[in-house]
Order: sequence, then structure tokens, then C-alpha cells
Amino acid sequence: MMPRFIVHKTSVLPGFPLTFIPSTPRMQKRQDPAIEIIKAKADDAFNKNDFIVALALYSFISNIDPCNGIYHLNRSLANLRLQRWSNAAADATKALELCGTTVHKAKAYFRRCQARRELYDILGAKEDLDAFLSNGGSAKTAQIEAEKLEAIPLSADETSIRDDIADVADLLSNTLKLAASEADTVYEIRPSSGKALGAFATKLLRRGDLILAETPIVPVDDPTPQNIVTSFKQLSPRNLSRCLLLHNVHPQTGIFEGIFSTNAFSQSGIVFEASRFNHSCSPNARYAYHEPSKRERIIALTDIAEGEEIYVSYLQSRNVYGSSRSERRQTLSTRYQFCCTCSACDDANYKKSDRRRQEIGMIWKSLPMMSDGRKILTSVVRAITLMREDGYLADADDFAVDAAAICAGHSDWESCEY
Ligand SMILES: C[S@@+](CC[C@H](N)C(=O)[O-])C[C@H]1O[C@@H](n2cnc3c(N)ncnc32)[C@H](O)[C@@H]1O
Repeated sequence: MMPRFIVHKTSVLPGFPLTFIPSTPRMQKRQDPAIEIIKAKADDAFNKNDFIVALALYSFISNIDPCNGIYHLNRSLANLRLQRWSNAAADATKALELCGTTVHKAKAYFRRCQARRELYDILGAKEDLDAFLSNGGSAKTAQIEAEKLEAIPLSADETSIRDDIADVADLLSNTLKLAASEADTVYEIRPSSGKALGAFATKLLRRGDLILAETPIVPVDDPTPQNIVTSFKQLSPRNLSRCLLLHNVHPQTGIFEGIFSTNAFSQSGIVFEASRFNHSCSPNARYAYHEPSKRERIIALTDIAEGEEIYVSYLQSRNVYGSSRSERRQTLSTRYQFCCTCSACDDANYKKSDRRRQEIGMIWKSLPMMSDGRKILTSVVRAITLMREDGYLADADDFAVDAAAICAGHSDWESCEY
């Protein structure tokens, strides 16, 4: 029996070891423990004057837990620091509705007072200042604020000046986009029809080109739910806010687990940019984890035209080249909640593709049983031809290494290298 050399089994999927696939939703938790962690990171960002990140994180948790007035109260202050006056006033109003204690109410009145002052709603601001005092606010603080209000001539336009700053998610993602566009990349992340975001080539890429090499941000060796939460907990507020922007098709499993199972790579964990590449069963690029540098890499398998979407396969080699459309669809829909419509799965092509892939799968299974070198070589050539016919250009080495071993056994070094 020929030895089966596993040369590059570093190909990975942005998925999960099978043990962790959240196939059945757990019972809805009352409060996701992730919320406490996110709140602590938001406070941390605020204390470090990173108000955009604080705002993004407060927004994230207030969307999940909209009845908690504290998030609105805190976000109101972050909005004040960012001079988003209307948003600050709206958050303070929401906090007044939701917060029960006079301490929180006093804070909310004071924040709304400051926002209204900036919006030239002087009468409203004065009312809030009175309410601040009647809820136990400091007389000294109120005095300072009252002097500021007195200094504004009442003839000033009292109608609210519109706050035209973009929404917080836009604000954050624009900052991130800016950072990405400053980097020297050969792709851009933008909407992909029916697939949320995807990665598109920004210039002609040649087969073999390195598309990205990225260090994982949430490395998890042993992805138990506990380890995942611990890894997220260790992130900086900025990286956490980036992670929370990642796609999550398993929200019922918890915030961090859902993000992890939608995006994580089995060998490296969460990698921001590589997580945005969509799947195809006939991909034009592939993942390749580079152990020495501990970086996740994506490499072009074909030439890729400028503007073309770059696809990788989420399924590991034999699971994609040796499987039928229905098998792949089942796995992809369980793990990633989508129905693949790539060229191999397309209604017009899939029957032919299934036949080819079935034959490739049979060759893969029968090769270790073969002892006749010539037969092995013929089978390997057939498998690689079928892969090429099917437009599947990765993993030919799964077969070629067997062929190379036979050639080496016959001291045919030229063919061996070929
Ligand atoms: C790792 S993310 C890929 C990036 C994602 N599109 C985004 O917006 O961040 C995986 C998710 O992308 C979507 N996706 C990936 N490939 C797809 C495809 N071929 N067709 C439809 N949706 C796809 C699915 O929702 C899947 O759960």
C-alpha cells in the first residue's frame, strides 16, 4: 500500500471543529454574559477617550438589551464628548424613561441640559437644570452650567440645529474602512449580492499571488465556550468593537460563540479581514495557514480579474472535491446558514459536477488500496483532470503526492518534481 503523504493539510475553514457546531439552538438565556464584558470594554474605551469605540460598544449592548437605561445614559455622555448633540439629548431622554434612581435621573437631566444648550434649546436646557437640582444634583455644578446658559443671548435661534454626523455604525465602519484603505491591499471589502459583505479584487491578481497574510486577533486553541469568552474578554475595546461588527449567523448561541462559529478558522481563531471572504465550492483562492509566522494567508488559485469576487472554500479539500451538491449544501446550511449557488452548485451544472466529484471521491478512496504503480499514476491523472474540468483548482497535491512517491520509487526524479 502506498503511503499517503499529507503535505499541506493546513487548509482550513472559517468554521469550527464539528464538536462545536451549534446545530440546535440552546434555550434563550436571560442575559448574555457577553454583555457585561462588552459594557466593561465600553467603559474602558470611554476612560481612554476612545469615544467612537465606546459609542459603538454601548450601541451594541443597548440594541440587545434596550430596556437598560444605563447604556443610554453612558452613550449619552459618549455622544456629548463627540459633539453629537441630538443623539446625546435623545439618549438622555431614553435614560430618563428607563432609569429608576434619582442619581441616574439627575445625570440624565444634566447631560440633556448640556446637549440642549449646544442645540440652542435654552429654555429646555434651563428646565433640565431645574430637574437636575430637584433630583439631588450638585448646586455648584448647576451654578456653573447656569452661568453658561446665561451667557447665550436669548435672541439666538432656539430651534434645534440638526446633528448631521453619521450614525454610529457608519462612523465606526468608516474609521475602519479608512484604516483598511490606507493599508496596501489587493482587495476591498464591500457588499456582495445575497451574501452580506465579500472581498473583491482591486487589481488583476495572478495565480499564486498572496492576497492577504493576517495575524489572528482571537486565537483559540481549544474552542470551548468558556475559552471563547475568555479570549474575547482579553481583546482591546477597539478590537472587540471590530469583532462585534463581524457576521453572526448563530446569535441564539450567545454573542461571542455566534461570532466565533460564523467566522473562526479552525487553526487560528478569528481573523478580521479573512473572515469577510465568501465561500464557493469551486473557489478562485484558498486559505493556507502559515505555521512559522502564525498567520492566516489567502492565495489566488486562478487569475482573478479586477472587480471579481474572491472566493475560498469553507469545506476542507475532500469534503468539497469529493462530495455532492446536496452533501455540501447540508453542511454549509448547518454551519453557515446559506445555500450555495456557486458554479458547481448551480442548477444548470450540478449534475455534471456531482458525477465528476463522485468519481474523484472514489479514486481518493481506492488509491491506498492500489499497489500497481502504473494504475496509481493513471488514477491520479484522471482525478486531477476531473478536478480541472470541474473548475476545482485546489488540492491537486492530495493526489499528486501519491504520484510523486511512485515516480520517486522508480527514481524518475524529473516526473517526481513535475
Ligand atoms: C465568514 S462569513 C463571510 C463574510 C460575510 N459575508 C460577511 O458579511 O461578513 C460567513 C457567512 O457569509 C455568508 N456567505 C458566505 N459565502 C456565501 C455564499 N456563497 N452564499 C451566500 N452566503 C454566503 C453566510 O451568511 C456565512 O454564514
